[in-house]
Amino acid sequence: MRAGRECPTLGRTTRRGGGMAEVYEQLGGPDGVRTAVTVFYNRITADEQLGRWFEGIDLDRLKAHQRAFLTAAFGGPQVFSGRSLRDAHADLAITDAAFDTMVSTLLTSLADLGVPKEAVTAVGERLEGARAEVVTA
Ligand code: HEM
Repeated sequence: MRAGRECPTLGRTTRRGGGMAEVYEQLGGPDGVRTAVTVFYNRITADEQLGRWFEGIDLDRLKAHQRAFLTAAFGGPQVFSGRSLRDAHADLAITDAAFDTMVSTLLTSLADLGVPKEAVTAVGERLEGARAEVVTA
């Protein structure tokens, strides 16, 4: 089945592109992923709106967050600390707008780095599934 079509039996559980291995490959393997992380990271830390959440967080924690976010985005295995996404963000008053900025920054970075549109769309849809757990304001 071509990516992007729904399986009549399994529906959305069918791979629609944008899975972990696929995005890794499209970015050009480990080096490409490292470049993508750097581009994304620079854009996030330069964003005025997101500063409110990430200011004062040390670099290691920020990097751990980027890893968790990207792993969720690419559909990889959960590598998080024991906390659920909902618990981890419960006290952070994250707005829909902030969530949108994180997601759209990643999608733009991936598109800029040559990931095909269909896979970028699939990444966006997957992250959308986490909105209700992350947005608390
Ligand atoms: C799908 C989207 C997201 C995922 C998968 C994700 C993942 C995580 C995880 C796993 C933690 C817990 C880290 C730990 O227990 O040490 C965490 C904490 C946190 N998240 Fe997210 N996050 C997402 C979206 C966001 C957004 C949109 C924001 C802000 C606009 C945000 C800001 C934070 C902050 C500030 C922390 C606390 C960091 C710390 O003190 O270590 N997250 N996130």
